[in-house]
Order: sequence, then structure tokens, then C-alpha cells
Amino acid sequence: MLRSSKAGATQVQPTAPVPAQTIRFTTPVVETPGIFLLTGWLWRIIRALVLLPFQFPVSVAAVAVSVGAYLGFGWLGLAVLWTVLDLGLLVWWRRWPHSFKAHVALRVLATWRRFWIYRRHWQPVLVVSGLAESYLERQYLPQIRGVTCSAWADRVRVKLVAGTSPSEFENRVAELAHGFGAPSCRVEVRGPRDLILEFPRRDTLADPIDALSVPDDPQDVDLSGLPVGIGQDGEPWKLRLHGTHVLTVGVTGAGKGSVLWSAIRAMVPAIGKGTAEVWAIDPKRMELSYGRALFARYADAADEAVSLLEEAVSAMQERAERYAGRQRTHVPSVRDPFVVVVLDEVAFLTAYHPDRDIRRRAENAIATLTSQGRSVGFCVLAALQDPRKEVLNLRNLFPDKIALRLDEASQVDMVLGDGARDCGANAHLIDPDLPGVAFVKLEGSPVPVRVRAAFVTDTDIDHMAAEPAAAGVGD
Ligand SMILES: Nc1ncnc2c1ncn2[C@@H]1O[C@H](COP(=O)(O)OP(=O)(O)OP(=O)(O)O)[C@@H](O)[C@H]1O
Repeated sequence: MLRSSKAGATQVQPTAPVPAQTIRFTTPVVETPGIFLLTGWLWRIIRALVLLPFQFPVSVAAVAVSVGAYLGFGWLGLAVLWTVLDLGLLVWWRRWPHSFKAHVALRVLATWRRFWIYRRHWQPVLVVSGLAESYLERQYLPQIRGVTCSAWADRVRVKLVAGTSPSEFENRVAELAHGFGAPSCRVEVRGPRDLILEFPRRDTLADPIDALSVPDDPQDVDLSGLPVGIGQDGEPWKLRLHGTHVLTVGVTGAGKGSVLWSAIRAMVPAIGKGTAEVWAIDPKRMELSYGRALFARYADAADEAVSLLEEAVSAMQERAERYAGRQRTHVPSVRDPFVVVVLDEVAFLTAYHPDRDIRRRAENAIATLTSQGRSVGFCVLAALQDPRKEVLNLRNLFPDKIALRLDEASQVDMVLGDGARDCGANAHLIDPDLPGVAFVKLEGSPVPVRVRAAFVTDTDIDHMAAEPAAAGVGD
């Protein structure tokens, strides 16, 4: 019925000119001659063959030597060659396992994963996640420049399509991780159009870490790099306290206590010698009270805590006055020890306490300590559950921050700075079964790295407290 012209409906072919448009310009379709296609393919094959020895020198050499052995000595020659080669590899593996792992095992693994995981899935994953670019009806994909493997992760070096930015990858870390079957993905920008995608193969931080050993000699305590845990790459996580202030943020049960205690533990020899002091504020009375013998000052009630903070401010100012015009940096000594004010749940004093005067005094003292204490050997190491500005508007006075498990995605950038979540610091996705796992920005690393604090048990604290007590700390 509708097809009938009597019904008043006119059928118009989509490509037919509409009456008002008598000439319609369209792009002519020109068929590519077969010779061009063939030449294109030939060029690619020749280029790949020429580049092969440079890209995979060991594999190409192995194939070339095998072919030579076969041509020269037949099957027997080939069998002898491979037997000798295998025995050589066996001896290398048994005798120098680390070198074998770095030069053989991880390289073979990288080649395998490059082709089997990344090359094979590259186009579908990038197209579906929206990282393929189209221009004049042609599709452009970022290129894989290389894949390397470490003991725990694959690092895929990528050349970006001109005109795109790393933020497009940063916004799709979840899609990439799922697409390549990895637990997470981290983006590291190396230079223009050059970035690395890091895909862990397994979680190296899945098992709790026992309290780390403490050096016997106080001289060996490095206050600018105290070992407090392990990084995802298996290297020690070193926390700087001297010359900075540290804010540790995490929901209840995230493991803030383990960060505080690991830092205190790493300082024990210096505490024993008297070149470092811990002034502890413990509003919950649960976290720090166990190791009271280690602390030069301790307070739990709010008014005492504020007095302690004000005392720290006075001591800091007295030291600054003495140093003025004479000394620009602090060197820990028994006369002028490095003082760490450890503040558990700082919001109790600055936001939750009902007395306005307590809140104001606490905030003033913390602001003074954090803004003036660094160069004269005073450090504030604070723990906090809720990083919002309403709770702690002083958070920007802490140069170093640790993001343990957080409640919301938006809190990641509040703690670690803008763009941290885009780089893969998904602190809000940390497994609740992994207390002590955190994201931190380390010196020398432009992107946050995943770490786990060592777990200091009550027994460890007992042992720690025994030695400095003997040395007179806490009297
Ligand atoms: N680094 C760690 N490794 C393994 N287990 C840990 C670690 N840190 C904490 N835990 C476990 O998680 C529990 C909670 O840790 P912790 O009390 O330190 O959390 P928190 O963040 O301080 O919580 P709250 O704010 O409620 O005090 C601990 O009792 C311990 O069993």
C-alpha cells in the first residue's frame, strides 16, 4: 500500500540525487591494480627478512648454524650440534642461574609472549577498547616496539599513532588488563610517542612479608631510605623520613599500622643510640600503646596529644633559632636527634574531636611542624582513614603520601596527586585480603608503584622495645 504512488509516498534510492540537488559530488571508486598490491606485499616480506637478523639475532643465528650443520654434516651434525648446545645451556642454568634467567629464560619468555599474547590479540583488543585511530577510511594502530619480561611482569613498549596522547592509554588500563589477561596494567611514558605498558603476570605481593631485619649498627640506619617493605618488583621499599613528612591513608584494616611500625622498626638502632626519637600520639590507644618503651614521648588523650604537638613545635623552633645563620641542614646527633612525630588517626584531633579549641590548636601545630620542620630534623608521620579536605585540609603539607586501600576511586588522586589513577594506581581496587598493600610515588619513578609493608607482630614489637628500653629510651 505504501509502495503505491497513489499513497503519496515516493521511494527514493539513498544514492539518487534529491530533486533540489541535480548534481551530486561523490568520491570516485578506483580499483587498485593487482601489481600495486603485489609490490606492496613483496616489499613488506623483503623488509621483514632484512630486519629479522637485527630484531632476533639469536634465533636467526641458531637457525643459520643449524642449517649450516645440516648442509655440511647431515642429520648427525645437526643432532650433535643441538646436544652440545643443550648441554651448554644446562650447565649455564645450573652454574649461573641468575645470568641464565636474565639472558635466556626471560628472553625466550618475552619472545613467546610477544607473539602469543600481544601480537595475536593486539588488533582486536585495541580496536574494541577504542585505541585504534581512523583517518581517511584507513585504520591506524599503535605499534609494538618490543616486549621484555622481568621475573613478575611483561613490559610492552609501544609507539603511539601520531596525533594521539598517552592519556588515551591511561584511560583504558582496565580494558587493556582484561584484554591481555593480566591482573592490572600500568602506563609509563618514556618520551614523545613512546610508552611502556606494564602487565604483571602474577602478584608478587600476595604473601604477607615478615618484619624486616634491623641493622645492628646505628650507623647503618639510613633515615632517608628506611626499608619498610617490598615493591612489586621484589626490590626493598625504602621510605624517606629525614627531610620530609609522610601521610599514610587507608580505610580501616588497610594496614596503616604496619607502615607506621615498619618505619619505627627500621629506626630502632638509631633510637637506641639516641640519634632518633619517636614522639607518639595514639588517640585509639590500640595501635602504638604496645611499644611505649620505644617512644621518647607518648600521648593518647586529646589535650595531652595537643600539648605534645605544641612541645614539638617549641623544640623545633628552638633548634631553628640555634641553627639560624650557622647551619642549613640537620645532621642527627645525640644532642639534636631526628624527631619523628607519629600521629595515628590524625583526623581525630583535626576533625572529629568535639572541642573546637583542641581542633584548632592541633591543626596549627601540625601545620607549623610540616611547613618548618623538615630542615631542622623534625618529621611528621601521620595515618588517616579519610583523605577528603573536610577531614584534613593540611594534606598538601605532606610531601610524601602512601595510598593503602581506599574507599573510592576519586580518593586516589586526592592522595597521590592528579593523574595517579590514570597511571594505574588503583588503590580503591586493592584486595581487602591484602592488608599492607599500597601505591606510592618513589624517587626516580614518575608513576606510582605497588608495594607491601612488612607486618610487625606484637612479638616483634616486644623485642624491639626491649633494646631501646635498656638504652634508656622512654624513661
Ligand atoms: N602488612 C601487613 N601484612 C599482612 N597483614 C597485615 C599487614 N598490615 C596489617 N595486617 C593485618 O590487617 C589487620 C589490620 O591492620 P591495621 O590495624 O594495621 O589496619 P589499620 O589500617 O591501622 O586499621 P585501623 O585504622 O582500623 O587501625 C592487622 O591486624 C593484621 O592482621
